[in-house]
Amino acid sequence: DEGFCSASSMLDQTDSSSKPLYWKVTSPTLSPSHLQDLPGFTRSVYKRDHALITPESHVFSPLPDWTNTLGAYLITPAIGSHFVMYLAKMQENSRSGLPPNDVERLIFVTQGAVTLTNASGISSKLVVDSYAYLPPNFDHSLKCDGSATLVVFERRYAFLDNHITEHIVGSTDKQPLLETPGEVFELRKLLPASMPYDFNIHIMDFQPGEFLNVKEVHYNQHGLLLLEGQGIYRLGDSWYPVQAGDVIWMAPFVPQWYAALGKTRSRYLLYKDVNRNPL
Ligand SMILES: NC(=O)N[C@H](N)C(=O)O
Ligand SMILES: [Mn+2]
Repeated sequence: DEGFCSASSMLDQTDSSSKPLYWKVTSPTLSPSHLQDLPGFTRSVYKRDHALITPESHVFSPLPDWTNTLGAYLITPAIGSHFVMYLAKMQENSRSGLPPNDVERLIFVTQGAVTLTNASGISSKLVVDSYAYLPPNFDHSLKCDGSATLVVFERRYAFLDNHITEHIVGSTDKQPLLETPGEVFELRKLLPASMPYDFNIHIMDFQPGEFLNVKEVHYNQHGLLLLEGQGIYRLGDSWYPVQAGDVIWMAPFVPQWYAALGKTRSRYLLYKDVNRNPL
């Protein structure tokens, strides 16, 4: 081979058809082990109105109130958000703790499986791509016999007179495709769009070459996990190459835009606060 650059190794992509769903989230191409020979290098960025938090920057420690579980808080109010977003790595014989009073929780499984049990003893098994919404002050526990990775969102619930949220268990593939007037991406929502819910989780799919038509600037805040694919995320005046496993914080009003590149579908999971008067 008279190769003159390293492009051939970039083309030598692993066949992902035989891999489990979302496998790149926990095994990203530029994982910490790939970067160990480049001391000090990270793609992570922290700015006033956005942050990109890539896997080599994730710092895990025991999660308070959980047993045998390591957590990495990726977005917290210290960054300016009104929610937390964290990864929970549940190990053998692990168990979750409860959120504080009046705090709602959504968990989404990206690897392994967990069993969710409520106060009446009713259990459901959650595998990759399934999720559960736990209303504020809803007694529950998650157990794991093997290993599982969850992405968790929590926020203090913004109560509204005469409205309550329901406990929900579901999976992305069971959610209907929704209309996206003026846009090309495919959209599913994990929670009902009705008034009781003060946030939603959007699952957005882009084919390679597709991009957001709207160069969005809006009052809502976002926490994003790229589940599949690669692309360019514009945040303010910065343009970031991103790939599965990357997490993004977007503060209110940060200009935001995404273009999907690479050879496979991009799919991301996006927290968005909704249904409440910003005043
Ligand atoms: N950055 C985004 O993808 N934003 C979404 N389209 C949204 O705000 O709904
Ligand atoms: Mn947006």
